[in-house]
Amino acid sequence: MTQHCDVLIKQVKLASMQANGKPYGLIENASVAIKDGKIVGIFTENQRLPTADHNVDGQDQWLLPGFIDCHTHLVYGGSRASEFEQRLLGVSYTDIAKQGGGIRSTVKATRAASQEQLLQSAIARAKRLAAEGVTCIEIKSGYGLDLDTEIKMLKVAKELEQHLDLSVITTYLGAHALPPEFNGKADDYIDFVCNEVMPQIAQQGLASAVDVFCEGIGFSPEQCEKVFVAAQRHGLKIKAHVEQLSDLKGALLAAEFNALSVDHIEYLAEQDVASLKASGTVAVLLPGAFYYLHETKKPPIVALRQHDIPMAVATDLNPGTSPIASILTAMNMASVLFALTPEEALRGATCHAAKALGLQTHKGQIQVGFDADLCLWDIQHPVELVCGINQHRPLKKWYAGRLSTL
Ligand SMILES: O=C(O)CC[C@@H]1NC(=O)NC1=O
Ligand SMILES: [Fe+3]
Repeated sequence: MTQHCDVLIKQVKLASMQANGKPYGLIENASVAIKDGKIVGIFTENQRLPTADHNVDGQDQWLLPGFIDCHTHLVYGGSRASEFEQRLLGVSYTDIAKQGGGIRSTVKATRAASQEQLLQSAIARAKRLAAEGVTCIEIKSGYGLDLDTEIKMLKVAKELEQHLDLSVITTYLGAHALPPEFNGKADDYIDFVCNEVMPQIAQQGLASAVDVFCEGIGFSPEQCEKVFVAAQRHGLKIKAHVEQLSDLKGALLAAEFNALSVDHIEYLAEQDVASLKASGTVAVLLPGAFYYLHETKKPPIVALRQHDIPMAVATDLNPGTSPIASILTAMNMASVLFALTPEEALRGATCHAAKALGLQTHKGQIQVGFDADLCLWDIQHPVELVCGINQHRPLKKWYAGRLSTL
């Protein structure tokens, strides 16, 4: 048992997100000991407390794990505000993409932007997430599509860790859209992704996973399967944007490859949900894109619950379909639009988000041995973090055991 620690946060209510049979993993009248960036002890009343270099009076407030935004595209150049107006005038997202707008528009701007320009705009967006208690962010490439820009994006993403109190997990999303230089040659582009870019990214350690856009305006299941096979060859984990706008059975394919997550899944068929159980795949819900695209088809939440599939919630922060730099808003939308309970929404941005990134052994819970990424909130109950919008900021935030400037 710990005798002395770096930080002791005393007299708090823990929404630990542990699977301890209590709502939110509740542990009352608790104290949490931190040493060398890790949680080394959780004490309840009447237990002897360790001494500490820094004692924090939690004043019986709520302590939660730092939030994890497990799906973002927050490194990008340019703006898509004009498309927002076009869509309001009735032009569909798909039509805009077919006219060369959408992702391709951001590809052009991102290729033209310098690494420093991309870094400064990404810092501003990531700061907004961090201010709401986010301590870990997944960031995808996918707005370069050529070798140099994909590498530029992933380097910018990782460099955020030098500027902010955040862990960044990077994902190679080469199969996001067909670049203009491969017009009409989608299969050749997939070969380029698998044989030219992915080997470089794997060799340079620039990403821990790959992702694909399996969709009519993206890539076919057959093309995505080639990317998954190449990912396995390079020891990269697999994630997939699937069933966002139609049902191409992308989720079934991703589950066959033991994907970490399947993301969007508005059009996932109820009868296909069971396939996610065996593979341990997390369902990542992205209500921001559902909201911005005026989508009406909701993910099969009841079936996901029935099969006990972990549901994560993320912002999908991107310039086109989800320009939302707010994990609290994403959780509110998941509840209001998809009927997730507040506990499901909060688990979706903590322990289930950690699992969607393969980090469930050390992030996303207040648990001995886990990273000391924590937020103290002045709330009467965790529901308050989900029921309103722009109502709360953490009182205190610890990242890797160090008190963080918000
Ligand atoms: O429109 C964009 O810039 C990205 C959209 C984003 N990417 C994807 O595969 N699905 C999405 O909603
Ligand atoms: Fe996305």
